[in-house]
Amino acid sequence: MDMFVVQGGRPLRGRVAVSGAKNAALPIMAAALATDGPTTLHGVPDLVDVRTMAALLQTLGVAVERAEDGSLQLEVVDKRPAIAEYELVRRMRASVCVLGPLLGRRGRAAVSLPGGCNIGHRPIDLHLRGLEALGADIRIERGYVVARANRLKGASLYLGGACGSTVTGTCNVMAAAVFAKGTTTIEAAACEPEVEDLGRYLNAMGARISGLGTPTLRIDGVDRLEGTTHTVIPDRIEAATLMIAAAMTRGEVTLDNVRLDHMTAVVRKLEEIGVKLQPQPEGAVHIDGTGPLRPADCIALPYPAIPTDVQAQLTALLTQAEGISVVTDKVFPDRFMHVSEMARMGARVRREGQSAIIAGGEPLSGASVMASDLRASAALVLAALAARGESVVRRIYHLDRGYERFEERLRMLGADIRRVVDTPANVPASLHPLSATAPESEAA
Ligand SMILES: CC(=O)N[C@H]1[C@@H](OP(=O)(O)OP(=O)(O)OC[C@H]2O[C@@H](n3ccc(=O)[nH]c3=O)[C@H](O)[C@@H]2O)O[C@H](CO)[C@@H](O)[C@@H]1O
Ligand SMILES: C=C(OP(=O)(O)O)C(=O)O
Repeated sequence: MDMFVVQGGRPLRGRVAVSGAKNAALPIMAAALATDGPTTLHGVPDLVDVRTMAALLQTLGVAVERAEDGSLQLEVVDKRPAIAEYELVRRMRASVCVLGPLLGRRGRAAVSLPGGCNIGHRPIDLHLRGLEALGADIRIERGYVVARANRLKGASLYLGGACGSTVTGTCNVMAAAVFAKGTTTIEAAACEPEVEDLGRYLNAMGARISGLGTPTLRIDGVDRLEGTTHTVIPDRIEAATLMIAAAMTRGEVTLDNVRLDHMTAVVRKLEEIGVKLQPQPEGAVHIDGTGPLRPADCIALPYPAIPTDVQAQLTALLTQAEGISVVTDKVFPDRFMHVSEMARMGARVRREGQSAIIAGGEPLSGASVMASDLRASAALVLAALAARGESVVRRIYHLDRGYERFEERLRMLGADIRRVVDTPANVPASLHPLSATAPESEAA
């Protein structure tokens, strides 16, 4: 297992490009199951979840190849397999996105109940209810969703749940409904840009979906979809993570390939906190994090509000803003595993219900911390970059699921971060409590 060793306290400076969005690329890759024609995808990041999706699609009869120009080529070569095995599906949530396209195109699917980040209760009842409304027969057998339908039928359905709509659920139902006979209307559809991007890809293949990006989708069913070429949108979560990294280290960074219009709530919140963002030509943005940071209250809600996937990073940032901040997560109210790890670095933060209460302004000090999920890992790396002294961030396999060459790109910005094997010998001597170079001794 790998870990990061980080020497904190260096302001990030320079320019890097944001990758294509993981959470758009994965359902789009899955939807390549819905056509017999070839799909070419540009902007698919090279990260563990994408490799897992490629491996899963291969078991489902799709040839997947990374071309020399970096594009991903997908083509169905065998339409018979319809079983998405536990071994691959358990590794990430987005695997469940094969269910809708398989059912719509092949009329049957057996998909293991999905895994994904351990960030709270993650049922798929809304996905299943939506597919049932289209006429699918659905059973849970030995941990698998077993779905069958001769021909799906258009219907009016409602995808709202207790915490808003469902992102992957909307992807699943939309990708199945493109083949349903007649018209489907989805109310309370997720409006996230990643869902819209999937819809654009399906429409480019010949689907007839309108209302993308709004809570009401209308889908007129078609008999077949053609192959197409599509460019995945930039990753708004990675962009936000890098913006916060610049601010936490009091640095100045320019990011390329940013869709600021996909991240208005995050941008406004960062400005309220004191980070200066200046749009530049051709999708670039300059981030100036050298000014004073102010406390703020943040609430993670479905799009267009602050995304839950940026909640942990904002929590890290606000530990550096003098005063009291409250960060609330209404999408995944239990997504606070990073809080106790940040406290190990000296952050004055505690969890209260669905919120983290932060008494910010204390400098963080290097420590050994453990990542619990994807965005918590990113937040801990950001905290380590800002801390005095060295830190070790363990279990970074979580981070590798969703960030492409994260430490290399941080190094391009001047960060001192190394990937090493997690062995006692690789833990810096300064992290031993009695070490002469431990931060407290330095201060003394
Ligand atoms: C691969 C991917 O795109 N993952 C994202 C997707 O996850 P995912 O699609 O799993 O998240 P959902 O939008 O489905 O979940 C939102 C809320 O709805 C609840 N719910 C969901 C489905 C369901 O059938 N029943 C139900 O009650 C969930 O428990 C949660 O409280 O959206 C989340 C919310 O923006 C992000 O954090 C994830 O990064
Ligand atoms: C939670 C995430 O991913 P997943 O839904 O795959 O667990 C994420 O991307 O932050």
